[in-house]
Amino acid sequence: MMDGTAGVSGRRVADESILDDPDAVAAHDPGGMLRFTASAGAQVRESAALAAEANLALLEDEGRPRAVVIAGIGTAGRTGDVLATVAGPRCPVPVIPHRSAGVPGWVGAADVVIAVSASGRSPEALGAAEAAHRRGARLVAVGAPDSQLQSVAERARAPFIPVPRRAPARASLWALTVPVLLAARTLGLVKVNEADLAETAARLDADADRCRSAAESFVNPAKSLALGLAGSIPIVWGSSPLATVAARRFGDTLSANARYPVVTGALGEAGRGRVGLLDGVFGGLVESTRDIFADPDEVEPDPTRLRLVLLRDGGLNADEDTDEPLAVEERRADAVQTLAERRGVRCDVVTAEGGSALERLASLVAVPDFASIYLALAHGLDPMAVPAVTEMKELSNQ
Ligand SMILES: O=P(O)(O)OC[C@H]1O[C@@H](O)[C@@H](O)[C@@H](O)[C@@H]1O
Repeated sequence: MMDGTAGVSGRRVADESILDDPDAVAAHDPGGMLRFTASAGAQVRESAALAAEANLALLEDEGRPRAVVIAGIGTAGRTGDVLATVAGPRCPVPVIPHRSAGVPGWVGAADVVIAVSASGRSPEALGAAEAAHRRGARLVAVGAPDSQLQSVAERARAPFIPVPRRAPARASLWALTVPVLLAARTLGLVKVNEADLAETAARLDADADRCRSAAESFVNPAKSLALGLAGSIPIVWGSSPLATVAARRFGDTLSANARYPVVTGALGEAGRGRVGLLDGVFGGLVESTRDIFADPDEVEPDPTRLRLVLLRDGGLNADEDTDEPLAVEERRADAVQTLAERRGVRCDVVTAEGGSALERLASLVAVPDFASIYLALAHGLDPMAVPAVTEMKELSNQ
């Protein structure tokens, strides 16, 4: 272990042995991020039940909205991206994730605002809920019971789905996402049915089992993904809009849990720009940066390299669900794997499985979620406590 500035401590070089030592894992994860992450399937089931108890039928009365705005920040904001991608390009109304306080200027009585906040007190979600009420838009709120957000929803006589707050927001993605999807289903925007929810929950359970801390690195896909990424700069690209949501999610968890810098995005977009990273000093130029006149006895530290994680979505019903034909996405994913190989950049591939969009998304999120935690643990970092986020809040008075 080493101490950095301002009391930050950890190991600069990842220590693989921590991951296969249950006592060391428990010691580095005192808050239980692994346990919370393993509850993803249970979160789906519990949130579906909570949404069923809420009076979502209130939303139906005025029929199909002009637009739906999902307001929230951080993980709560990601739920809007999930809804947009599960609704797909054929969704009859615009689905707009909104991450700043308030709502866009055009929002009015014809629209629906879904305000999401795990704590029930982010200024972004609260501001949006209040603005929606003022402007006469239909409102749904999702967040901690007995929170400020619940009060705003009650004042607006809007449905509120109380999501118990047991873990940090980023370990509650599924608990927050399911109510958003079910509110959108009530509005006729997505076709998520009970079987989709049950299969998604079952897949999250199965992946949590494969990624459990008692499963050793050589059989544990999350531990091996984490160890592959250790010491690298990860680039995470998604082959489809759905896979891109999962890629951005991996960016959230790699940054927050493991504190790794990471580049994320859509492969289609990256192919026209960021793929150039593979040519750079962390990519194809890695070896050439070695000084040929250097003393051969002096051991140079291993250079930092890029490591590509490709999230591939060979969607079963891709022709209906995505913007581009599956064949184009597949060709592009094959191409970037070839390119990475040519530049000497290692590439991990996670391939989506499952019948529904939601289950496919779950299959691309689960293993990376665990990998971000194992990467933190291998560096001796507590994946739960993020001093910089806390200090940032204090410094900016939020
Ligand atoms: O979901 P709420 O509570 O509004 O928090 C929104 C975001 O706040 C930030 O400070 C972080 O803690 C994020 O992990 C979280 O997603």
